[in-house]
Amino acid sequence: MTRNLRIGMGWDVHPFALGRPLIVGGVTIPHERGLLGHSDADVLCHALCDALLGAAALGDIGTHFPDSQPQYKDVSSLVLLKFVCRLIDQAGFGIVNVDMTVLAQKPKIAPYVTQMRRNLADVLGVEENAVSIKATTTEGLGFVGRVEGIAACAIALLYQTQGAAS
Ligand SMILES: Nc1ccn([C@@H]2O[C@H](COP(=O)(O)O)[C@@H](O)[C@H]2O)c(=O)n1
Ligand SMILES: C[C@@]1(CO)OP(=O)(O)OP(=O)(O)OC[C@H]1O
Repeated sequence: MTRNLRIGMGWDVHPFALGRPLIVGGVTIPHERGLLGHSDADVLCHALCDALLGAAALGDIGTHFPDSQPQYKDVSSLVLLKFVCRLIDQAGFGIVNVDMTVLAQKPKIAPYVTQMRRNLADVLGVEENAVSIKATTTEGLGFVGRVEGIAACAIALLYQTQGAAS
């Protein structure tokens, strides 16, 4: 069977701030600071949203969820991700797999990866083995290395479902 495949990438950064929970991949990680944003600032979910939207050529997260809209204030990014999944489904695409990297000097992400993959697979409606999450420091270099924030990048592979518009 030949599948019409589409690839997309996403990238996001949020700064650390006091008095905020640290939420990454839908997991609240105990830490002295969280990430600042209009939403819950889940940097991993945002990168994934953009990868999915990019693969379907449907714009980006800010187009669909403007930070000028009070309805997205502190919203769970899992909710935004669910909405993005509906958009790509309506556009005639299904998910083959997604792969992500969290760039964080601190905290350690590895202990939370299993739960993150579970959360994201659940929202995407795919098996956990179609969701890969990795983490790296930047060896002390740059804004990540100075622990000023966390970055994430994601890549998504989509297939065109039967009867989808070109
Ligand atoms: N925030 C992070 C960063 C890294 N890890 C894990 O440590 C491994 C080594 O990271 P380096 O940046 O030193 O290469 C990495 O492969 C991850 O498994 C992590 O859990 N959280
Ligand atoms: C998600 C949105 C909307 O609440 O706000 P932020 O949490 O600031 O995140 P960003 O990565 O800047 O993406 C788009 C925004 O419109």
